[in-house]
Amino acid sequence: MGSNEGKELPVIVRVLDATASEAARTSAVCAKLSHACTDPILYTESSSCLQDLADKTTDILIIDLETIGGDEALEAYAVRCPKAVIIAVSAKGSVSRAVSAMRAGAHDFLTKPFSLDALASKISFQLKQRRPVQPVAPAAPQSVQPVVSMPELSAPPLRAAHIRTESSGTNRLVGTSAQMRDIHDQIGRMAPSQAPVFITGESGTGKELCAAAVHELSERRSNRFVTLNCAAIPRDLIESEIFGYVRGAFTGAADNRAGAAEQADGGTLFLDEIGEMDLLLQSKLLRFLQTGTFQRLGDTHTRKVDARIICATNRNPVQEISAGRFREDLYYRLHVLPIHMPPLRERRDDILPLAETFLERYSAEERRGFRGFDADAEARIISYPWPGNVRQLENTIRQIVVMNDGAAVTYDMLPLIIRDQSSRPGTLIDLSRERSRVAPPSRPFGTIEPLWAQERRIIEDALDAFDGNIAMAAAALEISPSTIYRKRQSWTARSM
Ligand SMILES: Nc1ncnc2c1ncn2[C@@H]1O[C@H](COP(=O)(O)OP(=O)(O)OP(=O)(O)O)[C@@H](O)[C@H]1O
Repeated sequence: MGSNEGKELPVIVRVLDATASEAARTSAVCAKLSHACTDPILYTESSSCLQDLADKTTDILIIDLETIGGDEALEAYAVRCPKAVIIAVSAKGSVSRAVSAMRAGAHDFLTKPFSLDALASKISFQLKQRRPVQPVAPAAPQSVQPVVSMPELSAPPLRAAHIRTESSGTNRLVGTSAQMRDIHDQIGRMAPSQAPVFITGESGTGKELCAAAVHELSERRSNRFVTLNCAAIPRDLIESEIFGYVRGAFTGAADNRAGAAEQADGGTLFLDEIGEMDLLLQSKLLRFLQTGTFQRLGDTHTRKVDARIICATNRNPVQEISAGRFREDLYYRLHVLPIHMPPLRERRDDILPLAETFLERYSAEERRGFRGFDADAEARIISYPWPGNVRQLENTIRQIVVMNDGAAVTYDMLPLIIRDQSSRPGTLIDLSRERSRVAPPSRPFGTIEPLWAQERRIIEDALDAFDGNIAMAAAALEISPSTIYRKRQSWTARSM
């Protein structure tokens, strides 16, 4: 159901199950979906499935946990198809198994044997969640086109797993605070220019939305806005994701493929979390910015594209330069038109309009009757510090809407973390720090928990505290969600 310039594309379904007859039976679910499907692709072993997930578009992945060696292994599949609906199936169903499969990236879980109707209804529900919501009314001047919380499905054929293109909508940034009015003004002035835009700000402040707004208001809007999240892609794949590759460039490069730079020709290339890019690739990017030319990996042919670059980071770029992690010459090349997205706590006037926007959006989506907040809830929402910024506010309102119903959101409906100052995220993290501080001052070498394991424990504690919600956990830890994804990938790699 991916909408490609208004057209509905058939969904692409992949099924991985070591038992061929099971895979075939499962794939019959396509006949029960209200979306048109392409012929489902069946796999009986993991490696070819993993390869295709990395290289090709996937809308729905139905995956047997026994075939991949358990729920822990699921994450390696989920990171390769971040936009797909993933349904985990297993003959060994239990609540804890379902929970851990969903933490590892599944959207839903079914115990074998399951009925195709049950599977179809789970898939349809997830597809519905991802359907772009149409604007309700051309209401207030700053009114926004509702944002799809999950990316759209079914990419154009050339799109890589980590690359997202969008072509719809106008400026969707809600906010009438003085700071946001200033940002709207800056966006309006910067949009017509061809110069690079450099967006800074804490995680969840709306940097990606801001980049999209620059594109939407530019003459490039009829071409693609291509997002590449440098933190979500394994480092050794970033170059091929940006510049593409030719057949045979590396093991598994079965076809020629255009990278994000080529896909953004005539449009905008948004490099999110550019601070995560390694130094070697930074020098290649610099060359690309200086000349507009590049070569696909393994190619001798030089290509030229015209893509406007917008990049974003939640790190302090000047500190990154001093620490030797960011090339100064690249910084000056990119840092032409800077925009800083202030944290939500510094623009409190935006909190209520944002909360109301999300309440309206999610009430419509979840078919609830909420029309506003009562006085106590409103006061708490406005006074809460929102360390995870707009993303945390959005997730909180969504959670409230899913878990409750009524005409008004009341104080009691607010999650404990918001209601109770003493259980603020900072306190949570401090507690885990306290735990490590009470360790005896000198312990024999080998009894010290390695840093990565401590980090893992802290991150997993935070995930537990937020029922596995990565965005909320990241907000509480004051790191970006992609850092959590990356760390989890590295733990999986350690255990392989
Ligand atoms: N001003 C805004 N109006 C409406 N929605 C917003 C606004 N700012 C952020 N959001 C929503 O909050 C969420 C996070 O926004 P976005 O991804 O743009 O933040 P970010 O700064 O790029 O985060 P990160 O650094 O973690 O990538 C998104 O769902 C986005 O739609």
